[in-house]
Amino acid sequence: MISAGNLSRQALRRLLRQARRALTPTQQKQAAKALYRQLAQDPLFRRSRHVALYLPTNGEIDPRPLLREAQRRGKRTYLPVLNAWPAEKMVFQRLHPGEKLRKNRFRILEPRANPALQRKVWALDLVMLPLVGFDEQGGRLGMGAGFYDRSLAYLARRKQWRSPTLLGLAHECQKVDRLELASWDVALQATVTDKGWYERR
Ligand SMILES: Nc1nc2c(c(=O)[nH]1)N(C=O)[C@@H](CNc1ccc(C(=O)N[C@@H](CCC(=O)O)C(=O)O)cc1)CN2
Ligand SMILES: Nc1ncnc2c1ncn2[C@@H]1O[C@H](COP(=O)(O)OP(=O)(O)OP(=O)(O)O)[C@@H](O)[C@H]1O
Repeated sequence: MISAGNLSRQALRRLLRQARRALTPTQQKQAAKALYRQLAQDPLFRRSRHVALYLPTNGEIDPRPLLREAQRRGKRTYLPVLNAWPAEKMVFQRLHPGEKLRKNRFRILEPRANPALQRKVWALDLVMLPLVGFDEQGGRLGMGAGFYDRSLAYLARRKQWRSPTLLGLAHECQKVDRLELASWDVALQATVTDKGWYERR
């Protein structure tokens, strides 16, 4: 496991992104399958009707088998969509099976923005987040742009509130002994990897 030690957030991010990108296509496929097996029959996934996922980039663990399964079970699925303006805003938009996607400014596929299909974060049941690094205390290190933190900021003020459940998805190699949480960081209930669950105690 990587020790955060006295690495800066930026140095840690670089190290973890390298580890993630070093995985071969075969390892990526196996990890995606293993992640699917960790989650598909879990009550948390089974009972969630409105589920947000992401399309993988840069070696992130691939949740597309889960996305297909969610759609097969008739769940409503959502993807993060970046606003044209203000540029730092991210929303969650309904994705229909087979819908055509286009690349955003980070070359990540997303649906064309349509406010009528967007859903407020608090009205989602389960948000599965991509991440660069995680720890066992619900800590999450993202790409460093703060999109998820900003869209989930309201949760920090409502710690006891039920929804949505925030679940990090990661490769086992993204685990860090301890992440320093910034004041704006929103804690995850758990992170699931290809190897297992890490629940916040
Ligand atoms: N799969 C996935 N989708 C996501 C996120 C994510 O982390 N993963 N995001 C979570 O926030 C948002 C996008 N955030 C991002 C923030 C920074 C960079 C970034 O710096 N990317 C490249 C440069 C790529 C380019 O310009 O072509 C880089 O890392 O150098 C990418 C995405 C919304 N969608
Ligand atoms: N709730 C917030 N309000 C305003 N700015 C915020 C908020 N959350 C994060 N930010 C800004 O976003 C920047 C990036 O934050 P951080 O490094 O924690 O991102 P991250 O969690 O790694 O990335 P992401 O959430 O995009 O996956 C911070 O420097 C901060 O200024």
